[in-house]
Amino acid sequence: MQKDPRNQTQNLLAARQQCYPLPFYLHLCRCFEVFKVIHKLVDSQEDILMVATDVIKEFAADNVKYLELRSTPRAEKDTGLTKKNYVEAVIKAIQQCKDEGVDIDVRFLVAIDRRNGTEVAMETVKLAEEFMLSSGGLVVGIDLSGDPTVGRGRDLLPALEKARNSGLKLSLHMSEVPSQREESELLLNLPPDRIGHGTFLHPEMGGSQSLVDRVVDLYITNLLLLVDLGE
Ligand SMILES: CNc1ncnc2c1ncn2[C@@H]1O[C@H](COP(=O)(O)O)[C@@H](O)[C@H]1O
Repeated sequence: MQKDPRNQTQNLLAARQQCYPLPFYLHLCRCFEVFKVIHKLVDSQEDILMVATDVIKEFAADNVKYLELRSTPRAEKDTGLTKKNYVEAVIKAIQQCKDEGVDIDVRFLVAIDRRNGTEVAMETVKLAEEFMLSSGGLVVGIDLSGDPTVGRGRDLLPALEKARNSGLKLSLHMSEVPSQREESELLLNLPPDRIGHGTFLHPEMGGSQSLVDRVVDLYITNLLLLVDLGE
């Protein structure tokens, strides 16, 4: 009988959920509270390996052929998890799935949580650079994420620029809440290779036509390049 790839993670969460009940429906601001709960539930290198493996197999079961996983390296004193172990666990999950013949091509974006500021962002980029070189091409970029109402994109620019200069791709969550026009301008200047959400870039949502035009410019140009290359 085929094992449901979701079972391991679901069983673990069900067992530990007795201490941390999870609500079903979440507003944006509440989902960041839930992420904190999930971080308490999933806090060892074994947990990260298990969850990453289940996620990969779940996408493969849905017939996805190319997947970019994003996740924020965390250290947990109680279990001895380090940020380096964390990245290693995700890479191990990708490699093991490949070795088992799971039919999906997976890459990893090491995530910066914007709430942690400039210094941590820089450390994360250094970690990603190290793994970009040692993971045989599995680590391909940086993701900028985290509660959009906390921290300033401006403070993270040096880390993001460093990442881009060393060849890491940039996937940036931006304009997820209103009134971030200036930050969105700065981030679009980098420019990002992918945009996460971007809900409030549109003028009707408090953004501006020039922001929308720049996004269209970025991605239509990419698309034309792809077409030119016959991809
Ligand atoms: C809803 N829109 C969103 N906007 C921004 N960041 C988000 C997000 N959804 C998730 N995250 C980011 O992903 C983390 C959880 O996964 P990892 O611990 O990294 O694997 C959250 O803590 C947040 O930083």
